[in-house]
Amino acid sequence: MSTAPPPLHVRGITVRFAGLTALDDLSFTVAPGTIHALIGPNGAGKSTCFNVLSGLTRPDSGTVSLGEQELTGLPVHKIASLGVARTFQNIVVTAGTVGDNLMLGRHTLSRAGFAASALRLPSAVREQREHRARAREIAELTGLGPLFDSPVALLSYGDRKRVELARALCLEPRVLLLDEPVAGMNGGERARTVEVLRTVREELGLSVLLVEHDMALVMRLAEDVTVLDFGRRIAAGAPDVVQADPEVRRAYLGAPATEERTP
Ligand SMILES: Nc1ncnc2c1ncn2[C@@H]1O[C@H](COP(=O)(O)OP(=O)(O)OP(=O)(O)O)[C@@H](O)[C@H]1O
Repeated sequence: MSTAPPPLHVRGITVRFAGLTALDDLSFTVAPGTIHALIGPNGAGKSTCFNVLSGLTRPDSGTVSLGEQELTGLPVHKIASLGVARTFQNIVVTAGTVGDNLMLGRHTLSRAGFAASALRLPSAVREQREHRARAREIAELTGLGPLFDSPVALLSYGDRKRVELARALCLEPRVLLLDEPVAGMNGGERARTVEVLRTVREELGLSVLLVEHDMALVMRLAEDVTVLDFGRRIAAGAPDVVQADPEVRRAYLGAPATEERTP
C-alpha cells in the first residue's frame, strides 16, 4: 500500500453565478485515507464544489490545497496529475473495451512521447506493457477483471459505472472525487459498488470525497460528513451526529435521512 495521501483542505470557498451565491465561504478537510461525504438537498452546491476541486470552476474567493500543494486556479489536467481524480455523475464511457478505457486513464502517466510510441521504440513498448498490467490490476480490484477485453457497450449499467471509477483509479490518485457513484443502480449493483469502494480505499490507501443522494449508503460508508444547504455548510461530523442534527433534518424538509433509498 502507498503512503497516506496529504489532507485535502478547502478553505473559505465562495462561488457566485450572476446574483446567486452557489457556495458561501465553504470550508472542510478530507482527512488522509478517509471517506468523506458531501451531502445536501438539490441545488445545495455539491456539484459546484466538485467543479472547483477539479479545476472546472474558478472560485471567487477561497483556496483548495492538497497538503502544501496549492490547487486553486490550476487547470484540470494539472490538478489530475497532482493526484486529484474525479468521476462524473453521468456515464460518458460507451466506446472501446474496458481495457481501452482504463488505458486512457493511464495516458497522463505515460513518459514515452508520441513519436517514441508511434515508432514502437523498446522503451515505449515496455512502458505500455507496464501500464496495461497495472490497468489489469485495477480492473481486478474493481471487479472488472473478467470483463477486461469486453466492449463497454455490452456491459450492464452498473459495470459501466464501475469502468468510470476504474478509469479514474488508473490515474493513481491520492484523492478520488466520486460524483454519485451509485446513481441509477439497482440494489445489487449498489451493494457491489459499496464493497468495491471499501476494497479500493483499503488497498490503495487513498482519500475519497463522495457526493451521493443515497443517504443509507452515505451513512454506512463515510467517516465524515459535510452538509450543505444553499451553498453554506450547515453541519459537519460523524454520520450519526449529522443525521441527528435538527438543521440537517429541516434542510431535507423533514424527511429523516435514514429513510431514503437503501442499497
Ligand atoms: N453555471 C451555472 N450558472 C448559474 N447558476 C449555476 C451554475 N451552476 C450551478 N448553478 C446554481 O448554483 C446552485 C448550486 O448548484 P449545484 O449544481 O452545485 O447544486 P447540487 O448540490 O450539486 O445540486 P444537485 O443535487 O441537484 O446536483 C444552484 O442554484 C444552481 O442552479
